[in-house]
Amino acid sequence: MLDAAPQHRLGSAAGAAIFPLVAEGLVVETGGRRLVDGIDLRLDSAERVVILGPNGAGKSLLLKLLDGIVAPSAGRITWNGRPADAGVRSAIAMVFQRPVLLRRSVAANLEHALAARGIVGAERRQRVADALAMARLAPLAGQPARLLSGGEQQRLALARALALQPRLLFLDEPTASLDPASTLAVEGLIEAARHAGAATVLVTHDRGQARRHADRILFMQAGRIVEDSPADAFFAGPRSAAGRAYLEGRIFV
Ligand SMILES: Nc1ncnc2c1ncn2[C@@H]1O[C@H](COP(=O)(O)OP(=O)(O)OP(=O)(O)O)[C@@H](O)[C@H]1O
Repeated sequence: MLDAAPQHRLGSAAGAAIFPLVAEGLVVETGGRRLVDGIDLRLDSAERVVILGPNGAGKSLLLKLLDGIVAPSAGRITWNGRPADAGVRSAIAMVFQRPVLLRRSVAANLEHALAARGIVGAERRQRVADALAMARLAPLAGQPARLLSGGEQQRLALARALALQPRLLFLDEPTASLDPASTLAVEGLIEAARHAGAATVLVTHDRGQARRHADRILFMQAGRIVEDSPADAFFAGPRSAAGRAYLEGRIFV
């Protein structure tokens, strides 16, 4: 059971259409190593994608490429047929395993992120109030963010991403260091993003979480997507030997 977060007025970004996201021939090469080795991918609106794969497979790097934090050595990414621009950047958000928060109050972290996107005044106050309520952080609004527990910090990171009303939310192991209750709280916020119309791309090693949050599984191995399957089909029996080994907890060589 997911701990469903209250919905409030969470909406999804207006503005430019960003889907389909199309990646072609993505490569990341450094020091003679191919960390991402020729990835083609198409993502449509409201998809629920989970990326699985062993440590070092390139899952985080793929998210960072799609989010624009890392530039590919080769290949290209287009959003509804055009390269990433300000409209695209304002429609996507990323949440990391370790929350990256400002050394300011909880509320100031939300206010700053919204101001950076040009959202000010009454609209900003409303979104901050909604985000605090949704993440159940309103009583901690004035606290320094660095004093929050790990679970609270991750709820704040999610609330900050949701306040931006993204159409596409990237999540890189957002619950990797959280206890079960905090994990469910974060999953509730992911669910809230989806109810608001966001597509999600989630990297996780938690198979239960993958089942709860995927319609589609991308299974990565050695910088490649070796399997791209409907979630039900993947969990019923991966097509790839590497996927089978991963699900069975075996080491694939
Ligand atoms: N900025 C970088 N410079 C050099 N190598 C990097 C960089 N970022 C990642 N790598 C390497 O690329 C490979 C893939 O890393 P990545 O973090 O994408 O793996 P992952 O699948 O997310 O693994 P995990 O499940 O352990 O988080 C690893 O071998 C890693 O050491």
